[in-house]
Amino acid sequence: MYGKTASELLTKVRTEKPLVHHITNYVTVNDCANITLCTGASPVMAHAVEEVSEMVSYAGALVLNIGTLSPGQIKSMLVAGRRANELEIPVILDPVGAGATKLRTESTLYLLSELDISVLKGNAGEIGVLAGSKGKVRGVDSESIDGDAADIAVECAENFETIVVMSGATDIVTDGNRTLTVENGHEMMGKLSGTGCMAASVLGSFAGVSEDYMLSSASALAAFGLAGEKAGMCANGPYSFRTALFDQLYSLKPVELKVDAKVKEYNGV
Ligand SMILES: Nc1ncnc2c1ncn2[C@@H]1O[C@H](COP(=O)(O)OP(=O)(O)O)[C@@H](O)[C@H]1O
Ligand SMILES: Cc1ncsc1CCOP(=O)(O)O
Ligand SMILES: [Mg+2]
Repeated sequence: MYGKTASELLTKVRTEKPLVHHITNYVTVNDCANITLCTGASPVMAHAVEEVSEMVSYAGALVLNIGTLSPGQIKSMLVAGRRANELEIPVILDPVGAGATKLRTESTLYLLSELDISVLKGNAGEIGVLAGSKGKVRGVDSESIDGDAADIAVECAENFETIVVMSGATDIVTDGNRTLTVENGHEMMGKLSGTGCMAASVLGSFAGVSEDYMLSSASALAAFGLAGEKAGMCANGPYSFRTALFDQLYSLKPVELKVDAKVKEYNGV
């Protein structure tokens, strides 16, 4: 069932080519633009406060990523997010490094309080922090969580009344009531900077063609993870893996998701 949905949504992304407006960091911005293209959508990176409201109005999804945030960029995120909410355009928030500094944690909480966030996507440590001091980060990397991953993700979803994606070896997708797991992926994805940011771009591409952000998120993660599995079979290290990841997502056939998407309902055991 989930494979069929993922296959259908990937076909929709390739057909509709939604514009995915990113306000993001300067470390992975180019990777995010290109992974969006390889998914089949169309990226635009625009952060000037004078244009974001106009730009987001043409988008199918807005991706906010605080990886190299500044007060000015947070203002732009607020303006773009408010316009996206008015137009019912989905907003994906990647709270990169939440918990590492007061600025990052407070900026994330501010955006969550001011905007209707459709999907909050972070690594385990970031989501643990946002669930209420149940996680630790080191810079932008997840260090540890204090408890069951799914329980923490559910708690975070309940706290903020949004869909939460907790990324990792197994991705967890939950709205606080229903929880899905996605087991597609390759360990090399955890050893490359930018895979979390790129996951948010793929989440935005799929959210741009669906109104069910639980299913669009699980489908996006399955597609990205399956590309990672295929890249892992032909890479010699992190940087050749990165190139292969783009190529494999670009070449991914929707029918492959029908067969190989590893999405399951999670019922706590
Ligand atoms: N050990 C792993 N095995 C499979 N997939 C992984 C692994 N680690 C990370 N991933 C995948 O890589 C992407 C980034 O996840 P993660 O490393 O948790 O985020 P971040 O880069 O923000 O810390 C996600 O799509 C996730 O599914
Ligand atoms: C290293 C770094 N520093 C600020 S943003 C960034 C990239 C983070 O990318 P990801 O969250 O995908 O690992
Ligand atoms: Mg990240």
